[in-house]
Amino acid sequence: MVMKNVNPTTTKSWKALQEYFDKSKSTLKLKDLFKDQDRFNKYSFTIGGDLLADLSKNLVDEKVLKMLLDLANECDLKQDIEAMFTGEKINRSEDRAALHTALRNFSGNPVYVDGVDVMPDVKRVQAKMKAFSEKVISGEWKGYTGKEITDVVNIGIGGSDLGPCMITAALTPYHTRLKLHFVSNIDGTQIVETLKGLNPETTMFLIASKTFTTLETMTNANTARDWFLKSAGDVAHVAKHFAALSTNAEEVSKFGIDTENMFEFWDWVGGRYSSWSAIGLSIALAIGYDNFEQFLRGGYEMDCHFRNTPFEKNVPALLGLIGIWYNNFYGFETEAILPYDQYMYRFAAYFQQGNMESNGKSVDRDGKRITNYQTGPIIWGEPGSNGQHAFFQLLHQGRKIVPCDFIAPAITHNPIGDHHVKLLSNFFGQTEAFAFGKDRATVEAELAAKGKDLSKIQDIIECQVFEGNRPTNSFLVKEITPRTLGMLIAMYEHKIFTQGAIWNICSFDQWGVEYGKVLAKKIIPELQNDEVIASHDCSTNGLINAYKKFKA
Ligand SMILES: O=P(O)(O)OC[C@H]1O[C@](O)(CO)[C@@H](O)[C@@H]1O
Repeated sequence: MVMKNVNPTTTKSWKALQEYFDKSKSTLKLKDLFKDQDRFNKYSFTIGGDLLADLSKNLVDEKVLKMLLDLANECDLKQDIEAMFTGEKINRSEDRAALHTALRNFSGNPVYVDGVDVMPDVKRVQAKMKAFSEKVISGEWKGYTGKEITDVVNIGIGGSDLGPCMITAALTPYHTRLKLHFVSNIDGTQIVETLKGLNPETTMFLIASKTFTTLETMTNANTARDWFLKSAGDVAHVAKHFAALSTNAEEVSKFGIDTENMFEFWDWVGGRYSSWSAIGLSIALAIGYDNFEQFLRGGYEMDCHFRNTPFEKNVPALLGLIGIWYNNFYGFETEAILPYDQYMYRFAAYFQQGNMESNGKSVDRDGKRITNYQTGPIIWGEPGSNGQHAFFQLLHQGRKIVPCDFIAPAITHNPIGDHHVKLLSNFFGQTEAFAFGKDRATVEAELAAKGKDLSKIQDIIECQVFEGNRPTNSFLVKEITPRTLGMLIAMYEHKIFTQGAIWNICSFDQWGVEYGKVLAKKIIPELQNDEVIASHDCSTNGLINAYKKFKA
Protein backbone atom coordinates (compact mmCIF):
# COMPACT_ATOMS: atom_id res chain seq x y z
CA MET A 1 0.00 0.00 0.00
CA VAL A 2 1.53 3.35 -0.97
CA MET A 3 0.70 5.95 1.66
CA LYS A 4 -0.24 9.40 0.49
CA ASN A 5 1.50 11.44 3.22
CA VAL A 6 -0.56 14.56 2.68
CA ASN A 7 0.40 17.86 4.26
CA PRO A 8 -3.06 18.61 5.73
CA THR A 9 -2.79 22.34 5.10
CA THR A 10 -2.67 21.73 1.34
CA THR A 11 -6.09 20.09 1.29
CA LYS A 12 -9.27 21.83 0.16
CA SER A 13 -11.01 20.91 3.38
CA TRP A 14 -8.28 22.48 5.56
CA LYS A 15 -8.59 25.71 3.63
CA ALA A 16 -12.36 25.55 3.89
CA LEU A 17 -12.12 24.95 7.63
CA GLN A 18 -9.81 27.95 7.99
CA GLU A 19 -12.17 30.20 6.04
CA TYR A 20 -15.14 29.00 8.02
CA PHE A 21 -13.29 29.44 11.30
CA ASP A 22 -12.26 33.01 10.42
CA LYS A 23 -15.86 33.83 9.59
CA SER A 24 -17.69 32.04 12.39
CA LYS A 25 -15.33 31.81 15.37
CA SER A 26 -17.23 34.41 17.35
CA THR A 27 -20.68 33.28 16.34
CA LEU A 28 -20.42 29.52 16.85
CA LYS A 29 -22.18 29.19 20.19
CA LEU A 30 -23.20 26.05 22.01
CA LYS A 31 -26.32 27.85 23.20
CA ASP A 32 -27.40 28.31 19.59
CA LEU A 33 -26.34 24.85 18.49
CA PHE A 34 -28.50 23.38 21.25
CA LYS A 35 -31.61 25.01 19.84
CA ASP A 36 -31.60 21.79 17.83
CA GLN A 37 -33.41 19.55 20.31
CA ASP A 38 -32.08 16.52 18.52
CA ARG A 39 -28.43 17.47 18.92
CA PHE A 40 -27.74 14.91 21.66
CA ASN A 41 -29.17 12.12 19.49
CA LYS A 42 -27.16 13.28 16.50
CA TYR A 43 -23.84 13.58 18.28
CA SER A 44 -23.86 10.80 20.85
CA PHE A 45 -22.92 7.21 20.14
CA THR A 46 -23.21 3.99 22.08
CA ILE A 47 -20.56 1.35 21.56
CA GLY A 48 -21.00 -2.24 22.69
CA GLY A 49 -24.05 -1.33 24.75
CA ASP A 50 -21.99 -0.11 27.70
CA LEU A 51 -20.14 2.98 26.54
CA LEU A 52 -21.96 6.18 25.69
CA ALA A 53 -19.85 8.89 24.04
CA ASP A 54 -21.62 12.23 24.00
CA LEU A 55 -19.81 14.60 21.65
CA SER A 56 -22.69 17.05 21.38
CA LYS A 57 -21.16 19.72 23.62
CA ASN A 58 -18.50 20.58 21.04
CA LEU A 59 -18.13 23.79 19.04
CA VAL A 60 -19.02 21.95 15.88
CA ASP A 61 -21.96 22.45 13.57
CA GLU A 62 -22.94 20.32 10.60
CA LYS A 63 -20.72 22.32 8.24
CA VAL A 64 -17.66 21.93 10.44
CA LEU A 65 -18.32 18.24 10.82
CA LYS A 66 -18.67 17.80 7.07
CA MET A 67 -15.36 19.62 6.44
CA LEU A 68 -13.59 17.55 9.10
CA LEU A 69 -14.88 14.37 7.50
CA ASP A 70 -13.68 15.66 4.12
CA LEU A 71 -10.29 16.28 5.70
CA ALA A 72 -10.16 12.67 6.90
CA ASN A 73 -10.91 11.51 3.39
CA GLU A 74 -8.49 13.86 1.68
CA CYS A 75 -5.74 12.71 4.06
CA ASP A 76 -6.70 9.08 3.38
CA LEU A 77 -7.32 8.19 7.01
CA LYS A 78 -9.06 4.99 5.96
CA GLN A 79 -5.98 3.77 4.15
CA ASP A 80 -3.77 4.61 7.14
CA ILE A 81 -6.06 2.64 9.43
CA GLU A 82 -5.85 -0.38 7.16
CA ALA A 83 -2.08 -0.03 6.98
CA MET A 84 -1.88 -0.16 10.78
CA PHE A 85 -4.22 -3.13 11.19
CA THR A 86 -2.56 -5.12 8.42
CA GLY A 87 0.96 -4.84 9.81
CA GLU A 88 2.51 -2.37 7.40
CA LYS A 89 5.67 -0.75 8.69
CA ILE A 90 3.99 2.53 9.48
CA ASN A 91 6.68 3.34 12.07
CA ARG A 92 9.05 4.24 9.30
CA SER A 93 11.81 5.90 11.29
CA GLU A 94 12.30 2.61 13.16
CA ASP A 95 11.22 0.41 10.23
CA ARG A 96 8.53 -1.31 12.31
CA ALA A 97 4.86 -2.12 12.20
CA ALA A 98 2.62 -0.75 14.98
CA LEU A 99 0.49 -3.74 15.76
CA HIS A 100 -0.82 -3.49 19.31
CA THR A 101 -4.17 -4.36 17.73
CA ALA A 102 -2.83 -7.86 16.98
CA LEU A 103 -2.45 -8.42 20.74
CA ARG A 104 -6.23 -8.11 21.12
CA ASN A 105 -7.22 -9.68 17.83
CA PHE A 106 -9.98 -12.19 18.52
CA SER A 107 -11.15 -12.40 14.91
CA GLY A 108 -9.34 -15.67 14.29
CA ASN A 109 -7.75 -14.05 11.24
CA PRO A 110 -4.00 -13.94 10.69
CA VAL A 111 -2.01 -10.71 10.90
CA TYR A 112 1.17 -10.61 8.86
CA VAL A 113 4.45 -8.80 9.44
CA ASP A 114 7.02 -9.41 6.70
CA GLY A 115 4.83 -12.21 5.38
CA VAL A 116 4.75 -14.08 8.72
CA ASP A 117 1.52 -14.47 10.73
CA VAL A 118 2.21 -13.05 14.21
CA MET A 119 -0.91 -14.53 15.79
CA PRO A 120 0.55 -17.96 16.75
CA ASP A 121 3.30 -16.19 18.73
CA VAL A 122 0.78 -13.81 20.33
CA LYS A 123 -1.39 -16.74 21.44
CA ARG A 124 1.63 -18.73 22.65
CA VAL A 125 2.78 -15.91 24.95
CA GLN A 126 -0.78 -15.33 26.15
CA ALA A 127 -1.08 -19.03 27.06
CA LYS A 128 2.22 -18.78 28.97
CA MET A 129 0.96 -15.67 30.81
CA LYS A 130 -2.25 -17.46 31.71
CA ALA A 131 -0.48 -20.56 33.04
CA PHE A 132 2.05 -18.49 35.00
CA SER A 133 -0.46 -16.08 36.51
CA GLU A 134 -2.76 -18.92 37.53
CA LYS A 135 0.12 -20.73 39.25
CA VAL A 136 1.19 -17.66 41.17
CA ILE A 137 -2.35 -16.63 42.15
CA SER A 138 -3.32 -20.13 43.28
CA GLY A 139 -0.18 -20.40 45.40
CA GLU A 140 1.11 -23.37 43.45
CA TRP A 141 4.18 -21.29 42.54
CA LYS A 142 6.40 -21.23 45.59
CA GLY A 143 9.25 -18.93 46.60
CA TYR A 144 12.72 -20.18 47.58
CA THR A 145 11.65 -21.18 51.08
CA GLY A 146 8.50 -22.92 49.90
CA LYS A 147 6.12 -20.06 50.72
CA GLU A 148 3.43 -18.64 48.43
CA ILE A 149 4.07 -15.36 46.63
CA THR A 150 2.13 -12.53 48.29
CA ASP A 151 3.59 -9.41 46.63
CA VAL A 152 4.55 -8.61 43.06
CA VAL A 153 6.77 -5.64 42.20
CA ASN A 154 6.68 -4.44 38.60
CA ILE A 155 9.89 -2.60 37.77
CA GLY A 156 9.59 -0.58 34.55
CA ILE A 157 9.18 2.98 33.36
CA GLY A 158 7.14 4.91 30.78
CA GLY A 159 5.01 2.47 28.81
CA SER A 160 6.37 -0.40 30.89
CA ASP A 161 4.93 1.17 34.03
CA LEU A 162 2.22 3.77 33.41
CA GLY A 163 -0.24 1.40 31.71
CA PRO A 164 0.09 -1.54 34.12
CA CYS A 165 0.04 0.82 37.10
CA MET A 166 -3.00 2.78 35.89
CA ILE A 167 -4.96 -0.30 34.77
CA THR A 168 -4.19 -2.25 37.93
CA ALA A 169 -5.43 0.66 40.04
CA ALA A 170 -8.49 1.22 37.84
CA LEU A 171 -9.46 -2.43 38.26
CA THR A 172 -8.88 -2.66 42.01
CA PRO A 173 -12.33 -4.22 42.60
CA TYR A 174 -11.18 -7.23 40.53
CA HIS A 175 -7.99 -7.87 42.47
CA THR A 176 -6.79 -11.34 43.37
CA ARG A 177 -5.05 -11.95 46.69
CA LEU A 178 -1.74 -10.65 45.27
CA LYS A 179 -0.57 -7.19 46.21
CA LEU A 180 0.94 -5.26 43.32
CA HIS A 181 3.64 -2.59 43.63
CA PHE A 182 5.13 -0.41 40.91
CA VAL A 183 8.63 1.00 40.89
CA SER A 184 9.63 3.27 38.03
CA ASN A 185 11.66 6.23 39.24
CA ILE A 186 15.46 6.07 39.30
CA ASP A 187 15.21 8.11 42.49
CA GLY A 188 16.17 5.42 45.02
CA THR A 189 13.40 6.63 47.30
CA GLN A 190 10.74 4.69 45.42
CA ILE A 191 12.41 1.29 45.56
CA VAL A 192 13.61 1.82 49.14
CA GLU A 193 10.10 2.71 50.29
CA THR A 194 8.57 -0.18 48.32
CA LEU A 195 10.96 -2.82 49.62
CA LYS A 196 10.57 -1.67 53.23
CA GLY A 197 7.36 -3.58 53.78
CA LEU A 198 8.26 -6.66 51.72
CA ASN A 199 9.56 -10.12 52.52
CA PRO A 200 12.05 -11.55 49.97
CA GLU A 201 10.65 -15.04 50.56
CA THR A 202 7.23 -14.05 49.25
CA THR A 203 8.02 -11.30 46.75
CA MET A 204 8.19 -11.66 42.98
CA PHE A 205 9.78 -9.06 40.70
CA LEU A 206 8.69 -8.46 37.13
CA ILE A 207 11.38 -6.63 35.20
CA ALA A 208 9.34 -4.89 32.51
CA SER A 209 11.39 -3.36 29.74
CA LYS A 210 10.98 -3.62 26.01
CA THR A 211 14.68 -2.96 25.42
CA PHE A 212 16.00 -4.28 28.75
CA THR A 213 18.58 -1.51 28.62
CA THR A 214 16.65 1.43 30.13
CA LEU A 215 18.79 3.06 32.80
CA GLU A 216 16.03 3.51 35.38
CA THR A 217 14.68 0.00 35.05
CA MET A 218 18.02 -1.77 35.02
CA THR A 219 19.23 0.24 38.02
CA ASN A 220 16.09 -0.61 39.99
CA ALA A 221 16.26 -4.24 38.84
CA ASN A 222 19.85 -4.58 40.08
CA THR A 223 18.91 -3.04 43.42
CA ALA A 224 15.98 -5.45 43.71
CA ARG A 225 18.21 -8.42 42.92
CA ASP A 226 20.83 -7.34 45.50
CA TRP A 227 18.09 -6.92 48.11
CA PHE A 228 16.72 -10.36 47.27
CA LEU A 229 20.10 -12.12 47.25
CA LYS A 230 21.03 -10.58 50.59
CA SER A 231 18.38 -12.88 52.06
CA ALA A 232 18.22 -15.70 49.55
CA GLY A 233 21.98 -16.08 49.12
CA ASP A 234 22.06 -18.49 46.23
CA VAL A 235 21.59 -17.02 42.72
CA ALA A 236 19.75 -20.20 41.77
CA HIS A 237 16.80 -18.80 43.75
CA VAL A 238 16.46 -15.85 41.35
CA ALA A 239 14.48 -18.08 38.98
CA LYS A 240 11.64 -18.38 41.49
CA HIS A 241 11.42 -14.65 42.13
CA PHE A 242 12.31 -12.79 38.93
CA ALA A 243 10.56 -12.75 35.57
CA ALA A 244 11.32 -10.57 32.55
CA LEU A 245 8.83 -8.93 30.19
CA SER A 246 10.86 -7.93 27.19
CA THR A 247 11.74 -8.19 23.52
CA ASN A 248 15.44 -8.62 24.27
CA ALA A 249 16.28 -12.24 25.21
CA GLU A 250 20.02 -11.62 25.11
CA GLU A 251 19.95 -8.85 27.73
CA VAL A 252 17.47 -10.82 29.83
CA SER A 253 19.90 -13.77 30.08
CA LYS A 254 22.82 -11.43 30.75
CA PHE A 255 20.89 -10.07 33.73
CA GLY A 256 20.57 -13.64 35.00
CA ILE A 257 16.88 -14.31 34.40
CA ASP A 258 16.18 -17.74 32.97
CA THR A 259 14.55 -17.27 29.55
CA GLU A 260 11.95 -19.80 30.81
CA ASN A 261 10.79 -16.88 32.97
CA MET A 262 10.81 -14.45 30.07
CA PHE A 263 7.51 -13.30 28.60
CA GLU A 264 8.32 -11.93 25.22
CA PHE A 265 6.82 -9.37 22.93
CA TRP A 266 8.00 -7.90 19.68
CA ASP A 267 9.43 -4.73 18.20
CA TRP A 268 6.06 -3.98 16.59
CA VAL A 269 4.57 -3.26 20.03
CA GLY A 270 5.25 0.38 20.96
CA GLY A 271 6.17 0.96 24.62
CA ARG A 272 3.15 3.18 25.31
CA TYR A 273 0.87 0.65 23.59
CA SER A 274 2.31 -2.37 25.39
CA SER A 275 -0.11 -2.98 28.27
CA TRP A 276 -1.88 -5.39 25.95
CA SER A 277 1.31 -7.48 25.59
CA ALA A 278 3.48 -9.40 28.06
CA ILE A 279 4.01 -6.03 29.75
CA GLY A 280 0.46 -6.64 31.02
CA LEU A 281 1.60 -9.61 33.13
CA SER A 282 1.33 -7.49 36.29
CA ILE A 283 -2.27 -6.74 35.29
CA ALA A 284 -2.98 -10.45 34.76
CA LEU A 285 -1.52 -11.23 38.19
CA ALA A 286 -3.52 -8.41 39.76
CA ILE A 287 -6.92 -9.27 38.27
CA GLY A 288 -6.53 -12.86 37.05
CA TYR A 289 -5.98 -13.93 33.46
CA ASP A 290 -9.67 -14.29 32.59
CA ASN A 291 -10.25 -10.66 33.51
CA PHE A 292 -7.13 -9.69 31.56
CA GLU A 293 -8.65 -11.42 28.56
CA GLN A 294 -11.85 -9.41 29.04
CA PHE A 295 -9.68 -6.30 28.98
CA LEU A 296 -8.16 -7.43 25.66
CA ARG A 297 -11.64 -8.16 24.33
CA GLY A 298 -12.76 -4.63 25.20
CA GLY A 299 -9.83 -3.31 23.17
CA TYR A 300 -10.83 -5.58 20.30
CA GLU A 301 -14.42 -4.29 20.35
CA MET A 302 -13.11 -0.74 19.97
CA ASP A 303 -10.76 -1.86 17.19
CA CYS A 304 -13.73 -3.29 15.26
CA HIS A 305 -15.66 -0.08 15.77
CA PHE A 306 -12.71 2.05 14.59
CA ARG A 307 -11.88 -0.11 11.61
CA ASN A 308 -15.41 -0.74 10.36
CA THR A 309 -17.55 2.29 11.23
CA PRO A 310 -17.99 5.17 8.77
CA PHE A 311 -16.20 8.22 10.07
CA GLU A 312 -19.41 10.17 10.75
CA LYS A 313 -20.26 7.62 13.47
CA ASN A 314 -16.74 6.56 14.35
CA VAL A 315 -16.03 7.80 17.88
CA PRO A 316 -12.20 7.72 17.93
CA ALA A 317 -12.07 9.28 14.46
CA LEU A 318 -14.53 12.02 15.46
CA LEU A 319 -12.62 12.71 18.68
CA GLY A 320 -9.44 13.07 16.68
CA LEU A 321 -11.03 15.32 14.08
CA ILE A 322 -12.77 17.56 16.60
CA GLY A 323 -9.47 17.78 18.50
CA ILE A 324 -7.85 19.01 15.29
CA TRP A 325 -10.53 21.67 14.94
CA TYR A 326 -9.59 22.99 18.39
CA ASN A 327 -5.83 22.48 18.14
CA ASN A 328 -5.25 23.79 14.63
CA PHE A 329 -7.98 26.36 14.16
CA TYR A 330 -8.98 27.64 17.60
CA GLY A 331 -5.38 27.30 18.79
CA PHE A 332 -6.32 25.57 22.06
CA GLU A 333 -3.08 24.12 23.33
CA THR A 334 -4.09 21.67 26.02
CA GLU A 335 -6.76 19.07 26.71
CA ALA A 336 -7.83 17.80 30.12
CA ILE A 337 -8.92 14.25 30.87
CA LEU A 338 -11.10 14.13 33.98
CA PRO A 339 -12.21 10.70 35.18
CA TYR A 340 -14.96 10.87 37.77
CA ASP A 341 -13.76 7.60 39.23
CA GLN A 342 -11.12 7.53 41.95
CA TYR A 343 -9.75 4.16 40.81
CA MET A 344 -8.86 5.83 37.50
CA TYR A 345 -6.68 8.45 39.14
CA ARG A 346 -3.72 7.66 36.86
CA PHE A 347 -5.71 7.67 33.61
CA ALA A 348 -4.70 11.20 32.57
CA ALA A 349 -1.04 10.52 33.40
CA TYR A 350 -1.22 7.40 31.25
CA PHE A 351 -2.56 9.26 28.23
CA GLN A 352 -0.17 12.09 28.87
CA GLN A 353 2.50 9.68 27.68
CA GLY A 354 0.15 7.99 25.20
CA ASN A 355 -0.64 11.24 23.47
CA MET A 356 2.39 13.46 24.01
CA GLU A 357 5.02 10.83 23.23
CA SER A 358 3.04 9.79 20.15
CA ASN A 359 2.15 13.13 18.63
CA GLY A 360 4.64 15.58 20.13
CA LYS A 361 6.51 15.76 16.84
CA SER A 362 7.58 18.45 14.40
CA VAL A 363 8.87 16.41 11.49
CA ASP A 364 6.44 14.89 9.03
CA ARG A 365 6.39 11.40 7.59
CA ASP A 366 8.56 12.53 4.69
CA GLY A 367 11.22 13.79 7.08
CA LYS A 368 10.35 17.45 6.49
CA ARG A 369 10.18 19.95 9.36
CA ILE A 370 6.61 21.08 10.01
CA THR A 371 6.45 24.85 10.10
CA ASN A 372 2.91 25.89 9.34
CA TYR A 373 0.60 23.83 11.53
CA GLN A 374 0.41 22.57 15.10
CA THR A 375 0.73 18.93 16.17
CA GLY A 376 0.04 17.13 19.46
CA PRO A 377 -1.69 18.91 22.35
CA ILE A 378 -0.57 19.01 25.98
CA ILE A 379 -2.55 16.47 27.99
CA TRP A 380 -3.20 16.73 31.68
CA GLY A 381 -5.89 16.04 34.24
CA GLU A 382 -6.94 14.74 37.62
CA PRO A 383 -9.93 12.82 38.87
CA GLY A 384 -13.18 14.56 39.66
CA SER A 385 -14.40 15.95 41.88
CA ASN A 386 -10.92 16.83 43.27
CA GLY A 387 -10.02 18.81 40.16
CA GLN A 388 -13.03 21.07 40.67
CA HIS A 389 -11.43 22.44 43.80
CA ALA A 390 -8.01 22.84 42.21
CA PHE A 391 -8.00 24.07 38.61
CA PHE A 392 -11.62 24.34 37.49
CA GLN A 393 -11.60 28.06 38.24
CA LEU A 394 -9.36 28.58 35.22
CA LEU A 395 -11.37 26.11 33.16
CA HIS A 396 -14.60 28.04 33.85
CA GLN A 397 -13.45 31.63 33.84
CA GLY A 398 -9.82 31.80 32.71
CA ARG A 399 -8.84 33.32 29.39
CA LYS A 400 -7.60 29.97 28.13
CA ILE A 401 -10.00 27.44 26.75
CA VAL A 402 -9.29 23.81 27.63
CA PRO A 403 -11.46 21.18 25.94
CA CYS A 404 -12.23 18.59 28.63
CA ASP A 405 -13.10 14.91 28.56
CA PHE A 406 -15.34 13.77 31.40
CA ILE A 407 -15.43 10.03 32.09
CA ALA A 408 -17.60 8.27 34.67
CA PRO A 409 -19.24 4.94 35.45
CA ALA A 410 -23.01 4.90 35.98
CA ILE A 411 -22.60 2.10 38.51
CA THR A 412 -19.95 2.43 41.19
CA HIS A 413 -18.07 -0.43 42.77
CA ASN A 414 -18.55 1.30 46.12
CA PRO A 415 -22.23 2.15 46.54
CA ILE A 416 -21.95 3.84 49.87
CA GLY A 417 -24.66 6.31 50.90
CA ASP A 418 -25.32 8.92 48.24
CA HIS A 419 -21.67 9.45 47.26
CA HIS A 420 -22.12 8.31 43.69
CA VAL A 421 -25.21 10.39 43.04
CA LYS A 422 -23.33 13.42 44.29
CA LEU A 423 -20.25 12.55 42.23
CA LEU A 424 -22.28 12.18 39.04
CA SER A 425 -24.30 15.30 39.71
CA ASN A 426 -20.99 17.14 39.70
CA PHE A 427 -20.01 15.51 36.39
CA PHE A 428 -23.29 16.44 34.69
CA GLY A 429 -23.47 19.89 36.27
CA GLN A 430 -19.93 20.78 35.25
CA THR A 431 -20.35 19.88 31.59
CA GLU A 432 -23.58 21.89 31.53
CA ALA A 433 -21.89 24.90 33.10
CA PHE A 434 -18.94 24.70 30.71
CA ALA A 435 -21.28 24.67 27.74
CA PHE A 436 -23.91 27.20 28.73
CA GLY A 437 -22.34 29.30 31.47
CA LYS A 438 -24.37 31.78 33.48
CA ASP A 439 -25.23 35.14 31.92
CA ARG A 440 -25.32 38.54 33.60
CA ALA A 441 -29.11 38.70 33.73
CA THR A 442 -29.24 35.42 35.67
CA VAL A 443 -26.54 36.59 38.09
CA GLU A 444 -28.41 39.84 38.68
CA ALA A 445 -31.72 38.06 39.22
CA GLU A 446 -30.11 35.69 41.74
CA LEU A 447 -28.49 38.53 43.67
CA ALA A 448 -31.65 40.60 43.64
CA ALA A 449 -33.58 37.61 44.98
CA LYS A 450 -31.12 37.53 47.88
CA GLY A 451 -32.01 41.14 48.62
CA LYS A 452 -28.77 42.68 47.31
CA ASP A 453 -28.73 46.24 46.09
CA LEU A 454 -27.37 45.75 42.57
CA SER A 455 -26.32 49.37 42.17
CA LYS A 456 -23.81 48.91 44.99
CA ILE A 457 -22.23 45.66 43.73
CA GLN A 458 -21.77 46.30 40.03
CA ASP A 459 -18.10 45.32 40.30
CA ILE A 460 -18.95 41.97 41.87
CA ILE A 461 -21.65 41.02 39.38
CA GLU A 462 -19.27 40.50 36.47
CA CYS A 463 -17.11 38.13 38.56
CA GLN A 464 -20.07 35.80 38.86
CA VAL A 465 -20.76 35.61 35.15
CA PHE A 466 -19.71 32.41 33.37
CA GLU A 467 -19.25 32.92 29.66
CA GLY A 468 -19.70 29.23 28.88
CA ASN A 469 -19.20 28.00 25.32
CA ARG A 470 -16.42 25.77 26.59
CA PRO A 471 -16.38 22.37 24.91
CA THR A 472 -16.46 18.97 26.59
CA ASN A 473 -16.82 15.32 25.66
CA SER A 474 -18.69 13.06 28.07
CA PHE A 475 -18.05 9.34 28.31
CA LEU A 476 -20.50 7.47 30.47
CA VAL A 477 -19.82 3.77 30.92
CA LYS A 478 -22.20 1.42 32.60
CA GLU A 479 -19.48 0.27 35.00
CA ILE A 480 -15.69 0.27 34.96
CA THR A 481 -14.91 -3.35 34.16
CA PRO A 482 -11.88 -4.89 32.47
CA ARG A 483 -13.86 -4.82 29.21
CA THR A 484 -15.05 -1.20 29.35
CA LEU A 485 -11.63 -0.01 30.47
CA GLY A 486 -10.13 -1.83 27.47
CA MET A 487 -12.66 -0.05 25.25
CA LEU A 488 -11.81 3.35 26.68
CA ILE A 489 -8.06 2.87 26.32
CA ALA A 490 -8.32 1.66 22.73
CA MET A 491 -10.65 4.59 21.99
CA TYR A 492 -7.98 7.09 23.05
CA GLU A 493 -5.26 5.16 21.22
CA HIS A 494 -7.24 5.45 18.00
CA LYS A 495 -8.00 9.11 18.58
CA ILE A 496 -4.24 9.67 18.81
CA PHE A 497 -3.72 7.58 15.67
CA THR A 498 -6.32 9.62 13.77
CA GLN A 499 -4.60 12.87 14.65
CA GLY A 500 -1.12 11.57 13.81
CA ALA A 501 -2.38 10.41 10.43
CA ILE A 502 -3.96 13.77 9.61
CA TRP A 503 -0.92 15.71 10.86
CA ASN A 504 1.21 13.43 8.69
CA ILE A 505 3.50 12.48 11.56
CA CYS A 506 4.73 9.13 12.82
CA SER A 507 2.92 8.48 16.10
CA PHE A 508 5.03 5.44 16.97
CA ASP A 509 8.61 6.62 17.42
CA GLN A 510 10.04 8.77 20.26
CA TRP A 511 13.38 10.21 19.23
CA GLY A 512 12.89 13.15 21.57
CA VAL A 513 13.22 10.84 24.56
CA GLU A 514 16.21 8.95 23.21
CA TYR A 515 18.44 12.05 23.34
CA GLY A 516 17.82 12.56 27.08
CA LYS A 517 18.88 8.96 27.72
CA VAL A 518 22.19 9.54 25.91
CA LEU A 519 22.89 12.79 27.77
CA ALA A 520 22.36 11.26 31.21
CA LYS A 521 24.70 8.37 30.41
CA LYS A 522 27.40 10.83 29.38
CA ILE A 523 27.15 12.82 32.62
CA ILE A 524 27.13 9.86 35.07
CA PRO A 525 30.96 9.35 35.02
CA GLU A 526 31.48 13.09 35.42
CA LEU A 527 29.59 12.97 38.71
CA GLN A 528 31.65 10.07 39.98
CA ASN A 529 35.06 11.79 40.09
CA ASP A 530 36.45 14.82 41.94
CA GLU A 531 37.43 16.85 38.90
CA VAL A 532 36.03 20.26 38.10
CA ILE A 533 33.88 19.82 35.01
CA ALA A 534 34.26 22.16 32.05
CA SER A 535 32.92 20.08 29.17
CA HIS A 536 29.44 21.67 29.00
CA ASP A 537 27.91 25.12 28.78
CA CYS A 538 28.60 27.36 31.80
CA SER A 539 25.21 26.70 33.44
CA THR A 540 25.51 22.91 33.25
CA ASN A 541 29.15 23.04 34.39
CA GLY A 542 28.12 25.34 37.25
CA LEU A 543 25.35 23.00 38.40
CA ILE A 544 27.52 19.88 38.23
CA ASN A 545 30.36 21.55 40.11
CA ALA A 546 27.99 22.95 42.75
CA TYR A 547 26.56 19.46 43.24
CA LYS A 548 30.05 18.10 43.78
CA LYS A 549 30.82 20.79 46.35
CA PHE A 550 27.55 20.21 48.23
CA LYS A 551 28.08 16.48 48.58
CA ALA A 552 31.82 16.70 49.37
O1 LIG B 1 10.35 -0.56 28.02
P1 LIG B 1 11.63 0.19 27.94
O2 LIG B 1 12.47 -0.24 26.77
O3 LIG B 1 12.39 0.07 29.22
O4 LIG B 1 11.30 1.71 27.70
C1 LIG B 1 10.55 2.44 28.62
C2 LIG B 1 9.99 3.69 28.04
O5 LIG B 1 11.01 4.51 27.54
C3 LIG B 1 10.57 5.18 26.37
O6 LIG B 1 11.28 4.72 25.30
C4 LIG B 1 10.79 6.64 26.47
O7 LIG B 1 10.32 7.17 27.66
C5 LIG B 1 9.09 4.85 26.27
O8 LIG B 1 8.61 4.88 24.99
C6 LIG B 1 9.05 3.50 26.87
O9 LIG B 1 7.76 3.19 27.22
